[in-house]
Amino acid sequence: MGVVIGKGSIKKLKSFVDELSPYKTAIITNTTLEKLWLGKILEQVSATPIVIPDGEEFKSLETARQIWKELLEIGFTRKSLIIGLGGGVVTDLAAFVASTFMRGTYLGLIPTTLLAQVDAAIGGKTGINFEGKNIIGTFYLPEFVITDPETLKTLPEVEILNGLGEVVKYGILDSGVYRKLKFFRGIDEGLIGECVNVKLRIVEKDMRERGRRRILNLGHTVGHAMEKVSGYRIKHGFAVSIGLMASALIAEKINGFDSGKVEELLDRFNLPKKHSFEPKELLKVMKMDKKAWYGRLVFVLPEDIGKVAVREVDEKTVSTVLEAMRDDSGHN
Ligand SMILES: NC(=O)c1ccc[n+]([C@@H]2O[C@H](COP(=O)([O-])OP(=O)(O)OC[C@H]3O[C@@H](n4cnc5c(N)ncnc54)[C@H](O)[C@@H]3O)[C@@H](O)[C@H]2O)c1
Ligand SMILES: O=C(O)C(=O)C[C@@H](O)[C@H](O)[C@H](O)COP(=O)(O)O
Ligand SMILES: [Zn+2]
Repeated sequence: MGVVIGKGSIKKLKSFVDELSPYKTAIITNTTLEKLWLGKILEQVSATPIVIPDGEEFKSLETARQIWKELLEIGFTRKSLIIGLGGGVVTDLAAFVASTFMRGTYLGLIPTTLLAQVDAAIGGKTGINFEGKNIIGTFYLPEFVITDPETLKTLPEVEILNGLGEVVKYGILDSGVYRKLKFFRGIDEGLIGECVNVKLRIVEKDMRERGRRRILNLGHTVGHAMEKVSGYRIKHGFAVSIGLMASALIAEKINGFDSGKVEELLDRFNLPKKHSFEPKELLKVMKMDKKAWYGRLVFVLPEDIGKVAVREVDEKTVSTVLEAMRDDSGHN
């Protein structure tokens, strides 16, 4: 998987496509990106745009089905190329479609949110939501990922914040990113590249998540449950941010971790730490989590900055922490 990160790198698309020389090319994107960035792509390559509605609720089997049908109609083959242009919703879905259509077409990704640039477009996890978050999916690597920080210029501020939820996750997993965040001077290629490298180093050794890769799920046991319970109204990065706080507080009870280190990072970026969900409902959904062992709750817990462990946690500890984090004053 070739990942290029750099200002103006979107202009390199033509050379990647020429090298693959696909029979046909389709660009999966959404209605927002269609207006903002699709033109830049179509200037370089001849391709069929497939435009889906904007929103997490469209990361679904129904959308995948419609795209599979459209690909058949345009005579797509497995020697054809799907390009996913957008945030994590588009890249997860486009990658899922590419991995399943005729058992796999070529795939290229152009992530356009901070969250997709540091995380979703990297590492080969594809997926759709089905009854729960990312319940159906595959592992499938793209031929190329083009990350152009220029695309973030059109991204609303709230989506930058949303992406910072996953960036803070890397800050807990890796002391290099932690230091960078302590002296944060803005989003740049350096910070994006550092997060990508942390992820690639983990994925390279455990692409199919048999072991170590599970640590990339830090903050997601609670985060994914909140997304599902909210009907996907809470953004992924914000759900992860609250989930990071939950993991830190659980860790404090279990191994004496100083949760203030996580709280301080979240406060620095004004990321959410509280929630207004019913803990019982969250617990029910958490048992469907992919990390769960036979219905028992499993968390990635920090032990220190740069050191985490995957542990089973008893229901009472989780519900006490979730109750303490509750704030029904309106946000979420
Ligand atoms: N596969 C993985 O490893 C992985 C990792 C992390 C997250 N994810 C998934 O990613 C998804 C969240 O991704 P997201 O936060 O990017 O959400 P998103 O894809 O919904 O994008 C957020 C919003 O930003 C808009 N947008 C995107 N790029 C833009 C741009 N350049 N200018 C203006 N608007 C733009 C989108 O249209 C959307 O409204 C979730 O489904 C999550 O599960 C996957
Ligand atoms: O790449 C991974 O591995 C991750 O866990 C990254 C997460 O940020 C991402 O949200 C991922 O999609 C979660 O995967 P899931 O298998 O728990 O659904
Ligand atoms: Zn995530």
